[in-house]
Amino acid sequence: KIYEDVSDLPSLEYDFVIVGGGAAGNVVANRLTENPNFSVLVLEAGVSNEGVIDAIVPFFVNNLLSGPNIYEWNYTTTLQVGLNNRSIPYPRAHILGGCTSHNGMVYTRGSAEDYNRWAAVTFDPGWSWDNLLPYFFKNEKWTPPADNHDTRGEFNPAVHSTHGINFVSLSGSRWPIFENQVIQTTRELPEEFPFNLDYNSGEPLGVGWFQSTIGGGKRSSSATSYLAPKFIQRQNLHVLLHAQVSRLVGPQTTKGVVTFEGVEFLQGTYGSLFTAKATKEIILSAGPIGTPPILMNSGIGDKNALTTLGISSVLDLPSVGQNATDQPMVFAEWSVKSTQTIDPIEQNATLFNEAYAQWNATHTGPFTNVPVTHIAWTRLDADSPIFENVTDPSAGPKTPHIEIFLGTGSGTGAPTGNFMSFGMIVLTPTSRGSITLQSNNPFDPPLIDPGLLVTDFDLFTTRESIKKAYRFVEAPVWKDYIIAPTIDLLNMTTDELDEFIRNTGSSSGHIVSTAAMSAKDASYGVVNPDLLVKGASGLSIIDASIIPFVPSAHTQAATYVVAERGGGLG
Ligand SMILES: Cc1cc2nc3c(=O)[nH]c(=O)nc-3n(C[C@H](O)[C@H](O)[C@H](O)COP(=O)(O)OP(=O)(O)OC[C@H]3O[C@@H](n4cnc5c(N)ncnc54)[C@H](O)[C@@H]3O)c2cc1C
Repeated sequence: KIYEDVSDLPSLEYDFVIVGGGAAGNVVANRLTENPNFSVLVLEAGVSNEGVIDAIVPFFVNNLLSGPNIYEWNYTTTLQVGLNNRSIPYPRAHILGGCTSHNGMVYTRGSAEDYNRWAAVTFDPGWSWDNLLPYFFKNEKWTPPADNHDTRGEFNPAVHSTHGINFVSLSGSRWPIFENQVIQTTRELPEEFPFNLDYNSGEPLGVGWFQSTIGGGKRSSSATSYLAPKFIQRQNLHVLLHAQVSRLVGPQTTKGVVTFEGVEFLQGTYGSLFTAKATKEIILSAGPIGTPPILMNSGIGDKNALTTLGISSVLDLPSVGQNATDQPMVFAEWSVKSTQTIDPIEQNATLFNEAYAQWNATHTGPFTNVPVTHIAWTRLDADSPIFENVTDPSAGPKTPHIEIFLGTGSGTGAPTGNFMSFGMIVLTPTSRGSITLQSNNPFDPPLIDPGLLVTDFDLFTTRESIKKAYRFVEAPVWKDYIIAPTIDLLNMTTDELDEFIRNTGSSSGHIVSTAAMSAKDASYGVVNPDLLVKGASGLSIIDASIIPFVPSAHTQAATYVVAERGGGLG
């Protein structure tokens, strides 16, 4: 059951207390309550996702992200050196489902090598690609696209599952002219941009059809799927909204191992503090921004930094909040001759209302998707000059450094004209940032430093990603399609291009590793491969913060797989 008020909860003591009802938290709650003997409470700071139209209609994806609102934590970053000292908005969802309720719904797993590296650094083969595949399958429910088009040749059924919980599909509305342009490019430039039938096979390199967490024309989030009516009616599953956890309470140290009794949280409009006790385990799933502050406010983190803030140290784990890894993103846009783009719908209220009416009536049409049709995954050249000074940060030769997502329509909301826009992401950044506390008040927002574009490698790779995007449209097929780039990035000097990157670069939202997993006896890291906090008992972290290396992908599938496996490890 989902509760809005703490006074309606049947109890303040459960076997498991999960902090955060986001991508990971709801998966863990679902899996634990498959056992009717376990009672589970999820404490979610945000609001209900029920009826939030901007979190349901895929096409409305940017609405929640484009300004302060109650569905967001409304964070901004610290001044980013790599972004010409800008502080940028840093969206994180404050709604059941967490960032799966507002993200871009892109479904990408990364490379097999990415996960094999996790297994290698943790000495736990359970984190390898082969061993995680069953958990990807537990998560994924492959489903026909909203328009029921013939999907043969657009994906490989052998690497997908129709038996999981979270819907994944190909696009439910078509842009045939643009799609043909892209597919023709893979024929004209097969060396650099070969066609890949399915980039979720573990070998992503190449250009493949766009897959997203959409089912029946609607967003599929961890809230709509893992807390669907058939699950939420379980007697042992309780979710409390508007419940912001401040810290762990009741620390006790026995033979050098720390345990906690429960968690303290603020609930409801009266702003009262309550305690929920966990008899078996406390599971932190507050995400890569939310989890480190809870640890630090509980005395778990760098001892010196906590002491300076007046917080008594309980467990000295200097890696808490460190190693933050985010993937920087830039955009390029071209005006095009084709009128078959999303722009007319965005520019003309009548067309917009028609599309919305179609979605409302049948959950079909252009609003069933984001206007991206394909993704290109590509590597820097092996003899690239950057490798003279930098060791290749990718997990292996079958792992991309760069993603280019290919979309029809203006990315900047141009009032007239037709466009296409590409988004370029550095998948293997070497820059690192941090999540730290600004005070010992747990309700103060943390200091968020994603460390975007700090290193030469990340800047270089962003430049290369732009050059690659321009090489893509040098294929002959684009000659009669493109009118001109909105900003001519190709003919800029390196300095000018760097200025463009630093002035427009942003976060892709893929921050991970702020409470990273490491081998059991490693001198760094926050959790062991079984996701229990080092030096503690009955306390685990299951969310994107434990990911030891960012996968060469968007991060929800990786987070889901962490949660599917983690939910069964306890
Ligand atoms: C703008 C954006 C776009 C993205 N697009 C994509 C995409 O298209 N594809 C993709 O694969 N990935 C995408 N991602 C990334 C993906 O959504 C995240 O990696 C994933 O959701 C992380 O899951 P999580 O469970 O770790 O954290 P979250 O999903 O953030 O969940 C954490 C939950 O904990 C709650 N919480 C936090 N602090 C507290 C507290 N103190 N007390 C109680 N509750 C708390 C939050 O409100 C939230 O509900 C995107 C992310 C962002 C921000």
